[in-house]
Amino acid sequence: MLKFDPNLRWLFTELPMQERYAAAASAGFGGVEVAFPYAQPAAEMARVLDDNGLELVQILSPFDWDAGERGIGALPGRREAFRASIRIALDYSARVGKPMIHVMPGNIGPDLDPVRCMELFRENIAWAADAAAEDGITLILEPCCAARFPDFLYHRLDEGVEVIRALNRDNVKLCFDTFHVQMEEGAIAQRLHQVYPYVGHIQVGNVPGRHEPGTGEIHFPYLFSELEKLGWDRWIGCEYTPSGPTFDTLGWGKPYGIGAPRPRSGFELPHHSQ
Ligand SMILES: O=C(O)[C@@H](O)C(=O)CO
Ligand SMILES: [Mg+2]
Repeated sequence: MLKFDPNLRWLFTELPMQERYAAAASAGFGGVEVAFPYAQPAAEMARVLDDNGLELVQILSPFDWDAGERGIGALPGRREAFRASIRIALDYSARVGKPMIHVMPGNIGPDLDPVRCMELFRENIAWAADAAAEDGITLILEPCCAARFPDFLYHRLDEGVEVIRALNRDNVKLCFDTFHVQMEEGAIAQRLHQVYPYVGHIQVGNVPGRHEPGTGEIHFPYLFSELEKLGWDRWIGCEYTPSGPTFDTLGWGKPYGIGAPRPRSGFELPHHSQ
């Protein structure tokens, strides 16, 4: 059966961060993704995961999102900062069950040469992959659509595949995020088959609105049946903005054991606010 994990930056945001883990577990999820978990000491995170029977599936290597950065992996002059960020991510990952690490390249402003930035990204990822291999950790590359990150180094799957092929490291994989693929390329099922050997993670979000399966133009029952036929047995991240309170929007997950927990006496569903 396909297995799904919510990204806690997107789902269960009605609740304070610390309550989202239990909410995810109560909805039947066995894993979660947390973009930047670093404020929480790794030992404490490991305990929260353990208490809730959850696996941490993916994290990002750190950078200053709030300052507008979208990674630093391809930015000239940031090599030492990049290496430091990878060391932090690897150390954290190793202590919380070795989630995959998504390494983002960054925005390539008009003053930067995109070709040189791509070369630099490859060099940096090669270094990071070798460091990650020592701990048995996988790095994830995710081309993101121009609608979300207009200046991002790469937007299309093939650009990610090219990096992965050039590096030829077993622990560098592609994230196939349905939202980005639909926005940028379309023909999702065909694209999935074409790049499948390189895919290490899948994320789902619909178009338009980046909401849950069942809301938009992507027909997820078909895509999920294709994944089943392919034998996909890794995680599928839920990275969408629920179109209503999170628990009320999990209907799509019923065939996979996901949904709002049945209220028991003495158990109250968390209060949701939009
Ligand atoms: O698709 C996305 O936006 C993410 O997977 C991400 O990690 C960067 O926001
Ligand atoms: Mg994504």
